[in-house]
Amino acid sequence: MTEECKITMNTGLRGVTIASTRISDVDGDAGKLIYRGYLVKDLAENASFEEVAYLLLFERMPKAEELAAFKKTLVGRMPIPSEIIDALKTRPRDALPMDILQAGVAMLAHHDPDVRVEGSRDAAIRMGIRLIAGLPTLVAAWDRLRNGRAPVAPLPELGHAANFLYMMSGRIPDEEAASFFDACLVLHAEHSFNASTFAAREVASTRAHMYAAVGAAVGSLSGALHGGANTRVMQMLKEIDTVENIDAYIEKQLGSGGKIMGLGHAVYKVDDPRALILAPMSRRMGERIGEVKWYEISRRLEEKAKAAFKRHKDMDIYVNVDFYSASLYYAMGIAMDLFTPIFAISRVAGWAAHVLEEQFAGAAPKPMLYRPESEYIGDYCGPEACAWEPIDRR
Ligand SMILES: CC(=O)SCCNC(=O)CCNC(=O)[C@H](O)C(C)(C)COP(=O)(O)OP(=O)(O)OC[C@H]1O[C@@H](n2cnc3c(N)ncnc32)[C@H](O)[C@@H]1OP(=O)(O)O
Ligand SMILES: O=C([O-])CC(=O)C(=O)O
Repeated sequence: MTEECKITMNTGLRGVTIASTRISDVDGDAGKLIYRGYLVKDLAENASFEEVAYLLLFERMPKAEELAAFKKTLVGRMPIPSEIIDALKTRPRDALPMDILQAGVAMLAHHDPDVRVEGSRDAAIRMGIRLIAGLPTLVAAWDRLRNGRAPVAPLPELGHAANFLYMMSGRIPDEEAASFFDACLVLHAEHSFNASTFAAREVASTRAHMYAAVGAAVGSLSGALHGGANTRVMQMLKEIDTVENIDAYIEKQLGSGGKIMGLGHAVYKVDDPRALILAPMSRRMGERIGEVKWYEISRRLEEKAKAAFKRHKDMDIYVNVDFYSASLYYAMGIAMDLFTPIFAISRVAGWAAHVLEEQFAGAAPKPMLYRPESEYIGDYCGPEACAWEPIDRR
């Protein structure tokens, strides 16, 4: 290998601005997140997930009658075709829920005539709405089926968040649990050009349909460094198990080049504003079930890990959205491997908004197919190409 053939770059596209967007802004230095001009903190305190999904899709806050109609549409689209339920019944019970979800997204496309309508914003919006409505049903149905229980149909009188909890557990959640879960959905709905949204936009840039883009995004979100971190945070808390084990865990991870899940972020250089909202919710949920242990371990781990990073690496580290959502969902009685699918049932609203922007409202003169360059560093990267060798002479 010649000198020129060494890997010289692996940028992860950090700090590269690749498109304009009107959907959201992440100010990593100030710890500020806005969706279409609104602070996420205000939205989490005041808006329902349906209101935020409307804002993301239709680019403005709904009026009362628009919101009522949108909620009715969403709940009306929640039931998924019985053929998909039948297909889920044939899947191995230990299949990863994110894989089930990705397959489920593709199956929803099989039943949607809009996939054949090219170049229509209205058709894309209808597909987005079907996905926002259908994903919670897929996740809840899968959880019940793998546990040998029949899926539960949504109730028209419940909101989106409450309906998901109901379809999963078969019990109508109390007001506080429903409102906490609603706030979680609001907090996870959108985050500019994160990995999964970028995946969705890249697929959308080829003019593939909404389901193709969202399927790719689900795959991207599943990874441990992205949405998959929330499940791993809970696994880590379980491994730590008691406050007394925290120091040893941190030393083990940092000493071996391992990660402490739920810490660090590609953009935030301060605590993630969403984590600051999720932490007290985690404590409150823990108190409600008489098990604050997981919140307490998280809090002490945050404190101690921040100090250890300073000591070991002379750097500051911060909590991200996945750090406290883990103990919160756990206190809500949600299975650990559903944490990432729950992220997806919220983020699908952001993905859909980005697909719409990519295909129909590109800030560039016209939407451009994503096609970055790479630097070829293969073994024969010199001026001469390899001489062809027939197979029997290699
Ligand atoms: C919804 C979301 O996607 S939020 C992110 C969820 N992911 C996680 O929580 C996984 C744990 N965190 C991480 O792996 C990283 O912080 C990422 C991938 C999220 C961001 O990564 P980067 O932008 O590459 O991190 P950054 O450049 O700030 O890392 C600097 C150093 O800190 C280290 N570091 C960053 N986060 C962590 C962590 N959680 N645990 C241990 N070390 C870490 C990196 O390994 C790197 O060390 P090095 O310079 O010795 O190689
Ligand atoms: O923005 C990112 O890189 C990851 C993130 O926090 C998110 O997707 O919510």
